[in-house]
Amino acid sequence: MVAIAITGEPGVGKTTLLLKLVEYLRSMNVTVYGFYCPEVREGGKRIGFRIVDIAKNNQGWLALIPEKAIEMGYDIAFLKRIGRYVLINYEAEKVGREALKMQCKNCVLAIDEIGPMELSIEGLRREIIQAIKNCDHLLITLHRNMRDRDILKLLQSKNTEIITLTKFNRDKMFNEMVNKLKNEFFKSIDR
Ligand SMILES: Nc1ncnc2c1ncn2[C@@H]1O[C@H](COP(=O)(O)OP(=O)(O)OP(=O)(O)O)[C@@H](O)[C@H]1O
Repeated sequence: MVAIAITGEPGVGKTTLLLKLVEYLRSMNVTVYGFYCPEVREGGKRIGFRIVDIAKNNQGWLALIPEKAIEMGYDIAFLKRIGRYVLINYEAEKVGREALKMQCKNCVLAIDEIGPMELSIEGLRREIIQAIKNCDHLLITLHRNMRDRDILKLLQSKNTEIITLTKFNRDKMFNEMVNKLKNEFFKSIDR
């Protein structure tokens, strides 16, 4: 099995690398499932994060700044806060559950990212744990402050290689990872 977790400082390029690897795997006819959480900006200001199903492109809100959440009709009295954002639990859990349940032989589970927001939604956290347990192969990004013991233990049990991305190594990392996939992933699966 191939299990890779990319970590590093905010804004260093983790999402960019993961999505390039997802595209590469797809171009090689590998099925990739899971989700990613892109930021959304309006007028230069970050207003929140979406959660997007990688395989089916279903999407919803993961988190919003309170004023946007109110503007969109959410009742923020019932929403959990994390930092500057309120979590849109119901939507995030629904999209996440659907995105993570598609397990199949020799498919790759991709998640960007496993971090405080995603893990603050208990239902989503449970789905993430279950998906990691059940997956054949794993490609994720980890928030640098990810301290969830259950998830760390699980990643360790899968011999996950943790790669720290920096602005010094990020340009060569895509090619290194592609070589790694060629050597470890493609050689290990029946095609
Ligand atoms: N190799 C690279 N060279 C130059 N710019 C890059 C590179 N990789 C990513 N970027 C740029 O850096 C910015 C942040 O990238 P990205 O969102 O992938 O980082 P991140 O580590 O996932 O951030 P966050 O921690 O906020 O999720 C983007 O504007 C992206 O285009």
